[in-house]
Amino acid sequence: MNYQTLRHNCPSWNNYIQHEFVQQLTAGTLAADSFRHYLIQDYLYLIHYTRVMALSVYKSDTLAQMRVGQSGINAMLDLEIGMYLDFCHQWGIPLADVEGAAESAVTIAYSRYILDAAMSGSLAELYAAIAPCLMGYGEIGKRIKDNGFITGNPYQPWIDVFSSDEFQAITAQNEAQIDLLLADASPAQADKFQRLFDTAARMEVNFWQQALDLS
Ligand SMILES: Cc1ncc(CN)c(N)n1
Repeated sequence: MNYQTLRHNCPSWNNYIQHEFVQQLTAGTLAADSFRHYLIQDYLYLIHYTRVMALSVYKSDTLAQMRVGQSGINAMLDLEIGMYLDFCHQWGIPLADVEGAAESAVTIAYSRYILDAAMSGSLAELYAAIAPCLMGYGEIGKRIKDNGFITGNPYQPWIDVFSSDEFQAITAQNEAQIDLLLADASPAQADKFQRLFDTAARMEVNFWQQALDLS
């Protein structure tokens, strides 16, 4: 088993990657209220996601595995959360409002799901659960770049992060890590990996949708 098998067998993958939220963001037509809602919930989600990456370091056996987790942590804190801090500054959203915002039910469900997988499972299970998050956004960024950017998109900084060479290098590094960890999976383990991946992908769909619904 490998990452591409997980992706190929995931029933909600296209729904995730081509969600209406992504299409509107790509076209620059996404309502500001939806982006603000997403930004706040995603900031809260990323705090937990970074904890998961820290657990990946804890669960690593080798220096090479630890370094993948380390670059994931750096990507979250510097690239992704850094970009949100810039948006907060530009849009006049006080950081205290973001940090003090209530987590939505969707955010709680998704972030605690991956945290539970990370705490209770093996390193391979941890990566199966977080693969939709990192790999999916990398795929979205690459797809938008390949199709060509529109001019004057207010959400271009978001697109720039996920389409950047830096982020693409991290997704490539993670794909290699996942492939190594999943290579010798038994049928029972493969089922477990796929279930973790599919559930996380379903939650990604809900994450976009909550921003459109402002729920
Ligand atoms: C919900 C979600 N999923 C994935 C990513 C990309 N790390 C994100 N920022 N937010």
